Amino acid sequence: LRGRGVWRYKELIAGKYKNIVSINEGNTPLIRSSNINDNLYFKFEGLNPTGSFKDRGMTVAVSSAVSLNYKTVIAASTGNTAASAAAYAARAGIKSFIVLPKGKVALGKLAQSILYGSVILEVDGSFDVAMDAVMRLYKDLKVVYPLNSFNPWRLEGQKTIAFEIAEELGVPDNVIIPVGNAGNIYAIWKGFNELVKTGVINTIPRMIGIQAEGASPIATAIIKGKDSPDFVENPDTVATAIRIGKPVNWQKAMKAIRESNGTAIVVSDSEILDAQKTLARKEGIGAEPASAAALAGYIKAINEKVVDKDEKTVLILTGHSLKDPDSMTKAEAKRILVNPLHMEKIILGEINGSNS
Ligand SMILES: Cc1ncc(COP(=O)(O)O)c(/C=C/C(=O)C(=O)O)c1O
Repeated sequence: LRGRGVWRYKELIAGKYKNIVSINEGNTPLIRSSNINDNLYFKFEGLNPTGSFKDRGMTVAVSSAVSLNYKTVIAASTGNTAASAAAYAARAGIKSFIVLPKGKVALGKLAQSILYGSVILEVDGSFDVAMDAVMRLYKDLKVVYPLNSFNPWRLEGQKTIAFEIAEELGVPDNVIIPVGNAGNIYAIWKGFNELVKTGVINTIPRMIGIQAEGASPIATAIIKGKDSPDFVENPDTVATAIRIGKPVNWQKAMKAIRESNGTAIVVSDSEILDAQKTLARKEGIGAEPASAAALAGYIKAINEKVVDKDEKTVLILTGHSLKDPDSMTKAEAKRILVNPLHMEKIILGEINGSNS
């Protein structure tokens, strides 16, 4: 486990672990932009074992559950926490329950949860209804270990994103992160702060949180200079991963943003889908909508002079595009039914732009 990845930083991860449950998570590529801006980097968390950053926290939280002899874990999820919990529970040989907002989970994530063998409990309502149910159950049913990001071990794993960025790039001026339940922005801020405390680095980046227009309780509170967010009763956005109205980690996220002299930006669904296409068609990187929100936020931040293009900025691309195939098919594309014997004319027409 010493090689690369989350457990490379074992000494910096709080807690004692009799057993480590790992699928070689972490050690994701930091990809430099080739066509948008030389000072822009993408930390592609979509290349984790189940295709999102959640694996970093899950390896630690499930290792903790197993070390404490739990045989059952549970998580409410918009999809990626579920897929990750299912995979790590399967790896550990323990049972997993996931609680999902019925009909609101991207196909790829639901498919993963089924494949990995979780018991899937679907509730009518938003993710927040599922989250409330898990918080309540956690108090009543002590045999079940809760995996949501109020579980500190999740954040201990996710903070390694900061360690890898610092090792490879040093300290960027800005880190831009899509925010839902708001654990990840805090975890990454925590990671940079711990490196300052141990003298490895002497500054931290500005933490910039991005939320979707229909689900932006934290961003709205930051922009309005309020101490606490107004929760959103019926959150709605095409970026279903961050379709969260009552983020459990809102205090932590607001602390990370404010103490890093950062900010928060709200982006629309169309800006998110445009950014998803730009990432794919300019950089060759396929990310799900919630992740593309980071690029939508970057573009807005540059236009509004919140970030300068000469500043070194890292976008955390939190999930792979395969998670949400429906979002991909929304993109316009040229699909031409051809007679296989007569493709030359079509191809030459496309090249010369002379096709009608
Ligand atoms: C792709 C993607 N991008 C960003 C976020 C937001 O991270 P947090 O602000 O730490 O919640 C999520 C979160 C997903 C869940 O909360 C879940 O899976 O239940 C995500 O899947």
